[in-house]
Amino acid sequence: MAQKICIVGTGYVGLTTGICLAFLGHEVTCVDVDQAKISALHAGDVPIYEPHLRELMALAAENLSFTTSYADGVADADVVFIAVNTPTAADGSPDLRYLRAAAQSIGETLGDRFTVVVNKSTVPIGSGNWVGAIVRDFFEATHPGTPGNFQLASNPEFLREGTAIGDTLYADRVVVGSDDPRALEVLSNVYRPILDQTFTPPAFLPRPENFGVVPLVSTDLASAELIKYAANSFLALKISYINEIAQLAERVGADIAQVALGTGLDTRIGRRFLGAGIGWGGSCFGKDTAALITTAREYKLDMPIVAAARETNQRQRELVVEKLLEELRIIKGCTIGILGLAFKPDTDDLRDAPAIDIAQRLISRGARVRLHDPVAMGRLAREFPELADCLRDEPAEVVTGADAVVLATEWAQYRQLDWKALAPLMRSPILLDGRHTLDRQRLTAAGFRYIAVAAWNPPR
Ligand SMILES: NC(=O)c1ccc[n+]([C@@H]2O[C@H](COP(=O)([O-])OP(=O)(O)OC[C@H]3O[C@@H](n4cnc5c(N)ncnc54)[C@H](O)[C@@H]3O)[C@@H](O)[C@H]2O)c1
Ligand SMILES: O=c1ccn([C@@H]2O[C@H](COP(=O)(O)OP(=O)(O)O[C@H]3O[C@H](CO)[C@@H](O)[C@H](O)[C@H]3O)[C@@H](O)[C@H]2O)c(=O)[nH]1
Repeated sequence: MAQKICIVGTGYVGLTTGICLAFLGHEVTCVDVDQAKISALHAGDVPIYEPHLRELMALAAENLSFTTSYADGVADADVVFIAVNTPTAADGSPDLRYLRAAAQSIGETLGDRFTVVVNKSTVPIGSGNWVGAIVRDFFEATHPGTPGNFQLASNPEFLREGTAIGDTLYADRVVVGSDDPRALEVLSNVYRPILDQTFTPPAFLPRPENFGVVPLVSTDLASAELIKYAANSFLALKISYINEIAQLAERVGADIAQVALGTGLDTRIGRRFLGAGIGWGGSCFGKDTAALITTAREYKLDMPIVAAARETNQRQRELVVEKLLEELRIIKGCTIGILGLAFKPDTDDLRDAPAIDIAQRLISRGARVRLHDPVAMGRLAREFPELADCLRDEPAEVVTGADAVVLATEWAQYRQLDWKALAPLMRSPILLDGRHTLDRQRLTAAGFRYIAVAAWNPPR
């Protein structure tokens, strides 16, 4: 049954969720404090780069509205999803100021009907209670003598940027947590079309073959909150694990791709997230592993495995500089090109992007850096103005005259470049593949000295 839904925060998560739920037939109002974003959405523009999101928004248009007014979205909603940003504060804990502001505004604007207020943002364990208390305080302050008719729930989000719609419609699982059975019931109804796969898939994103129903994990608040951190930390440490093994593979002359394949084919381990290279970036793994460690500390627990995964990940970035030093001997004054700036392909998100970190490390050692990305250059110029002069419109401009090129993000278009034509343009044709994405033989035949990060490379 269609429900009235309000989504607070129209970023990567909120916008995708809002559009997908509207596509499934719910009546969705998306609220954001950023007037520019809401104006863009009114004009039919999607302010982030996420494949197919604009097309799905057009399909869902009749069920979808955008506003900066909480009252318009919250007052008669069955469910209010909070999807605001929860970045890392200086001490590693999540900065909850946006969550607090959202909870206050929701408390001030809730109506009389029963509403489930849902933390979809990734929030520390206990945030359900904390948000509930803020909503209640602000509801009571604005509605003296009236008890609030709402319950808190947690519904952690597992979508990946770049595949956000598929991850939502064809999810591995849906997790909902609440200490109130009615709230759990409402949420399972919201997700019913996904759980039972009763919707007609959009033409551009067909249902994967043999895709069955989606499991629902319906649990208590604290468990749902911990599931999110446990899942992200596990994925992060899986990548760091293979990167650690890759270091040994490099020393003993083993092929890390084969090692990952032979290891991952064990169904207990799984092949995914065993891609060695310059390691993970993005808005989630770094932030969520840090948050798990700070939460554990509050309970006098260490998380040595998670902490080690973070250290290994940092080391992968420095490895790029070390490899370049090995090849070039002197980096000062050299021109280094970096292809791919977003933290992964098919997104424009630059949060904790390894490419930016590597560029900054190289600049601090006196290198000149040139940068290219198929979609993230506009965002880079806005968010990192100090690097704007390094941007080049075409990969060929990055390569021409360079002493080495680093492939930092495995955009499909880089695989398709005419590498044979590019090699002669370089001062020295050294290609450092940070994602093990190009074919060594092909690149060598094209005239490159091909080196993969976190892999054994034949000597010169
Ligand atoms: N990005 C991902 O892939 C992903 C996946 C799963 C979970 N998460 C979690 O989801 C949450 C949101 O992440 P995101 O990447 O979508 O963030 P984002 O920065 O892209 O979007 C957050 C949005 O919230 C808005 N906002 C901030 N304060 C507000 C307020 N008081 N009222 C209304 N709107 C407000 C901002 O203007 C922004 O548009 C975070 O907790 C994140 O950890 C993110
Ligand atoms: O084998 C791999 C897989 C990924 N990565 C890197 O890991 C980072 C994260 O990739 P991915 O997980 O695909 O993207 P995110 O959008 O950050 O998604 C993660 O973080 C989200 C936010 O919490 C969760 O919702 C998702 O489930 C979780 O996968 C990227 O830099 C990738 O290049 C590797 O280095 N090797």
